Amino acid sequence: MQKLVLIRHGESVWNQENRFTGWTDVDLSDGGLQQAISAGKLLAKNGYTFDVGFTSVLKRSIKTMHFVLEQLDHLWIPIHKSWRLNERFYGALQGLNKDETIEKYGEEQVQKWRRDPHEHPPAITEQDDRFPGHYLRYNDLTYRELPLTENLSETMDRALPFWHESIVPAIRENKKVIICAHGNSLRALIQYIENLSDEDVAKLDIPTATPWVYELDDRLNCVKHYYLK
Ligand SMILES: O=C(O)[C@H](O)COP(=O)(O)O
Repeated sequence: MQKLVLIRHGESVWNQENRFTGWTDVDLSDGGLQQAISAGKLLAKNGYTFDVGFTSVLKRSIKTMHFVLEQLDHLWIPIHKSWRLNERFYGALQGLNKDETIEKYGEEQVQKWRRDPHEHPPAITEQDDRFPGHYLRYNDLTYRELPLTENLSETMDRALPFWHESIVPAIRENKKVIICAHGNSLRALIQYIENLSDEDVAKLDIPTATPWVYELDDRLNCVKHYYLK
C-alpha cells in the first residue's frame, strides 16, 4: 500500500478578494501562509515523510509546498515544477470579482464557466497582458499549449501527461509523494484517480491547505481516501 498526499495551496490574496485567478501569479494571503504552516505541522504530527514533491509554476502553490516542507524539516527533497499542474486558465475572467461576474452574467452561466467540463470561459487575445506567451516561465510551451481560455476537460488533458510521465513513475519506485497544486488541477487528478463522473467532480470542493490522503494498491487503484484533519 502506497500513500499519496495532495494539497491545494493556502488561501491566496485573490481568493481573499474573491477574484478569478487562473494563471495569474498572485501571492498567498497572510492567512494562507499560516494555513500552509498548519498543514505542515499536521503532517509532521501524523508522522508523514516525503521523498519527492510536485507542484505548479505559480508562487501560491510553490510557497505552500515550501512552508509545508519546512515544518517537516524536508526542504531538501527534490521538487518538480510544471505548468501542467497550474490552475485552470480562466481566460478573460481572470481578475474579475466572482460576485460581480454573477451579477453581470447570472448564476447559471457563471456556474457553467466554473464547473461544466466543456464550457469555455471567454477567451483573451494574444495581445492581452494575461497571455502566457508574454512570460519567461512559459518559454518551453509550444504555441498550441499556450491557452487563451481553458475548460475543465482541457485542464485534465494537460495535467494527465505529467501525472503519467512524472508522478506515477515516482510512486512506482516506492517514493513517498506530495503534490501541491490548485483547485481545478487537483480536481482533474482526483477525477482520474477515482474515476469520478463529471457530475460528481462538479460537486467536489477542495478546501485550501488541507492534506488529502490516498491509499493506493499496487496498481495505483484507490483503496481509501480521507482528509487529514
Ligand atoms: O482560479 C481561481 O479563481 C480559483 O483558484 C479556482 O476557482 P473556482 O473554484 O472558481 O474554479
